[in-house]
Amino acid sequence: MKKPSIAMTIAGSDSGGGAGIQADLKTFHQRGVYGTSALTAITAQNTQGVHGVHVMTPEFVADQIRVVLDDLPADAVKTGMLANASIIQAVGEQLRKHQATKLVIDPVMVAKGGAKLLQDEAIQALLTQLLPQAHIITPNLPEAEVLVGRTIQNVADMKEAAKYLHEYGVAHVVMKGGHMLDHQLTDLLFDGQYFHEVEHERINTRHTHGTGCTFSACLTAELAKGADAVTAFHTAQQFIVMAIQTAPNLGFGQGPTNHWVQLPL
Ligand SMILES: Nc1ncnc2c1ncn2[C@@H]1O[C@H](COP(=O)(O)OP(=O)(O)OP(=O)(O)O)[C@@H](O)[C@H]1O
Ligand SMILES: Cc1ncc(COP(=O)(O)O)c(N)n1
Repeated sequence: MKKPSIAMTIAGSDSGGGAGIQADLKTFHQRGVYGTSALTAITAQNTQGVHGVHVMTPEFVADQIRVVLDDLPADAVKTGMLANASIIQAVGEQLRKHQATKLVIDPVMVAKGGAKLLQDEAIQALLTQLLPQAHIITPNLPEAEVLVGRTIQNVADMKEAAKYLHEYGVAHVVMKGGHMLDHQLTDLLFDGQYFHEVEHERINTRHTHGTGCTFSACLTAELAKGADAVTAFHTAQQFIVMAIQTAPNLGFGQGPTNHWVQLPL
């Protein structure tokens, strides 16, 4: 067998399997890369919500990253739920030590059901400790509003917010429009010079649990295989739309998307 590319996820466990580490590993596998992981927290979660959270110590998060990267160097790394500032600091230190490149930050803050997955005091740590070394950050609109401290109501606001986040040193900003109120959704990528926009129709469904995790995992998998950021963005965008369209209709709440989407590798 030809050696596969390796993608690593540093995130929380979603016991329901639709978001978090589980969504990331399923998506990595489906996109043909070998997935590794470091857990930041365990949630007791299903499609109806988060019923409990058990956060790892920063030392143990650092241990997982260290032993994995010492043995299985990642071609790309993504972060999801990071829980608190001490974990962010530990993650930043380990990734710098291992000179991890192609880092994708999905700044997960709140679950769709409303549960908090990142402490408020940790926002500054995310901006100053992870953004300068990141290749791509992928906020949804509420996350972008918190990160820039302004409301975002339209595509012009999204572009301003993307420029603001780019100033922190991240190479590309992907702003996801899943939370727009319109019938038409816009996702965009800013590379410091140009904006790349994708407009698509909102799919009317309750099965959107883990859309952000699945999208950023696909993006990370494509980077691991050597795609440039713009190509990876377009593939991830196509992947998530197909995953929502063909969701397996599981659970009594907001169900997972279809991680078995077939797209050329
Ligand atoms: N109802 C929908 N119809 C079509 N595309 C959608 C829909 N909801 C989300 N998307 C797409 O899914 C991707 C993820 O966007 P979204 O804004 O939902 O992320 P998110 O809020 O971080 O997800 P989550 O918090 O559930 O992990 C984007 O490409 C967005 O356009
Ligand atoms: C462990 C973990 N990570 C991320 C999410 C965000 O996903 P969503 O916003 O769809 O609930 C989640 N619910 N759980």
